[in-house]
Amino acid sequence: MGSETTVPRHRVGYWFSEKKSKKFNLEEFHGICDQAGLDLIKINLTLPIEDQGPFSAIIHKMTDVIAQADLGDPESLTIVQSFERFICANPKIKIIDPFDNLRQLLDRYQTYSKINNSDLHKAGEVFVPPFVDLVSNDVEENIRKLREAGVRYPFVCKPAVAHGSKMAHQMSIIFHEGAVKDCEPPCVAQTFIPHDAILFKIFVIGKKYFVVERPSLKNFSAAEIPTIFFDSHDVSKPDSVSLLSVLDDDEKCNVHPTINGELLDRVMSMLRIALEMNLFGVDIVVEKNTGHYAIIDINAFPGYEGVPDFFTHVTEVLKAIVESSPVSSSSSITTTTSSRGVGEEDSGIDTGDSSDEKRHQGNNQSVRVKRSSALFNSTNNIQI
Ligand SMILES: Nc1ncnc2c1ncn2[C@@H]1O[C@H](COP(=O)(O)OP(=O)(O)OP(=O)(O)O)[C@@H](O)[C@H]1O
Ligand SMILES: O=P(O)(O)O[C@H]1[C@H](OP(=O)(O)O)[C@@H](OP(=O)(O)O)[C@@H](O)[C@@H](O)[C@@H]1OP(=O)(O)O
Ligand SMILES: [Mg+2]
Ligand SMILES: [Mg+2]
Repeated sequence: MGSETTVPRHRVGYWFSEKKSKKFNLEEFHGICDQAGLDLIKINLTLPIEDQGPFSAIIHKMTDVIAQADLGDPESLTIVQSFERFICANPKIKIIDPFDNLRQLLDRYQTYSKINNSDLHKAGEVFVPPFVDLVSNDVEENIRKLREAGVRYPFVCKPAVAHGSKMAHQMSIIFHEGAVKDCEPPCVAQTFIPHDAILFKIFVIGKKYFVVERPSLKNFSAAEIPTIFFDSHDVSKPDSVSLLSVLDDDEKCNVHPTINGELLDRVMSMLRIALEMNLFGVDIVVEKNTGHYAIIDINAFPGYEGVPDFFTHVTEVLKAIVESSPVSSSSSITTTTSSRGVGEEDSGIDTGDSSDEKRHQGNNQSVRVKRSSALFNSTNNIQI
C-alpha cells in the first residue's frame, strides 16, 4: 500500500577529473541519486556555470585545478575565479567541499600544521610525526631546520604540493645527514615511523568513516645508505607489491598492527571538526613499540577503493545537505512512497560488506581486517 506525497527533487551539479570519472561508475551514481530525488548534472567548466544551473548543491574534486590556479596556470585560474564568483553570487548552493577547506589540504606543511594546532592531542595517543618545510636549496640551512624541528633520520621527503600531478606523489627516504642534498624543495621532511608495513586508510563520507588496510613501507632505521626514491602510488595502493614493503626476515612474525575503535572515533571526530569537510581520507600508521597512531597524510576526496556502497553513502550525505536548507533551485514532482519506512535508523557502528573478513566491533575493541577490505564504519561519533 502506498500514499501519495510530494517529494521535491534537487539538481546537484558535479565535476570530477577525467581520471576519477573513469574510475567511478557514474551511471550507478546517477541511478542512486535519481532514486533519492537528486538529478545529477555534469558541469562543463569551460562554459558559464550560471547557464548550467540551477543547483542545490555541487559535488566536485577540483583540487588539481585549484592547485594549478594557485601556481599561476592561466586556464585553471580562469576556471577557479569564475567558479568562486558563481558561488559567491549563489551562497545557498552547498559545495562539497568548499574551496577554502580544500585549500588547507593542498600543501602538506599547511595540512600537518593545521592538524598539529587542532585539539587532536586531546584524543589520546595520536600524533603527527615531526615535520618541517624545506624551501631552499641550501643544504646547510636545511640540515639546521631539520634539527630545530626535531625531524629524525630516516625521514620521508614529500613534495609540498599534496594533490594532483604525478609529481605530488614522488617521494624519497633520507637515511643520514649526508643525504639531505637529495631533498627536492619545496618539500616537507617528516620523521619515518616504523609500523610493520601496514597502513590504515580511513575514508570519511559525511559522518561515517571506513577503514581499509593497505601495504606500506617496511621498517627502516637510520644508516649510512643511499636515498631511496619511490612513487607513493607504487607502495600503498590495494594491489601494490613493492619490495619496499617486504619486512626483513627477523620481523616477519611481528604482531600484526591493529586499530582501536574508540580512539579512532575520537581522532576522526577531532579531524572532522578541524577540517570541516565531508569527503576526505586520513592515512594512519601504528607506531611499532608504542602502538601510538601517527597521522601521515590527509587527502581531499580520495579514491574510496574498498569502501562498499560508496555512492549510496555519498548520496545520503548529498540528500541530507540539500534538505538542510529551504528548498531552492529545485523542482517538485509527485511520487508514490511506501507507507512502511525504509530502514534508515542509524545503528552507530556497523559492518560494511558482509563478504569481507572483519569483525563487528563496538568501541573499545581492537579490530583486524583483510587487506583492502572496508573494516568498519562508524556513524555516530563524527559530529558536524
Ligand atoms: N612519516 C612516515 N612514516 C612512515 N611511513 C611513511 C611516512 N609518511 C609516508 N609513509 C609511507 O609513504 C607512503 C606515501 O606517503 P603519503 O601517504 O604521505 O603519500 P601520498 O602520495 O600523499 O599518498 P596518497 O596516495 O594517499 O595521497 C605511505 O603510504 C607510507 O607507506
Ligand atoms: O581519486 P583521484 O584520481 O583524485 O586520486 C586520488 C587517489 O585516488 P585513487 O586511488 O583513486 O587514484 C587517492 O588514493 P587513495 O588515498 O584513495 O588510495 C590519493 O592518492 C589522492 O591523493 C589522489 O588524489 P590526487 O592526488 O590525484 O588529487
Ligand atoms: Mg597517503
Ligand atoms: Mg596524500
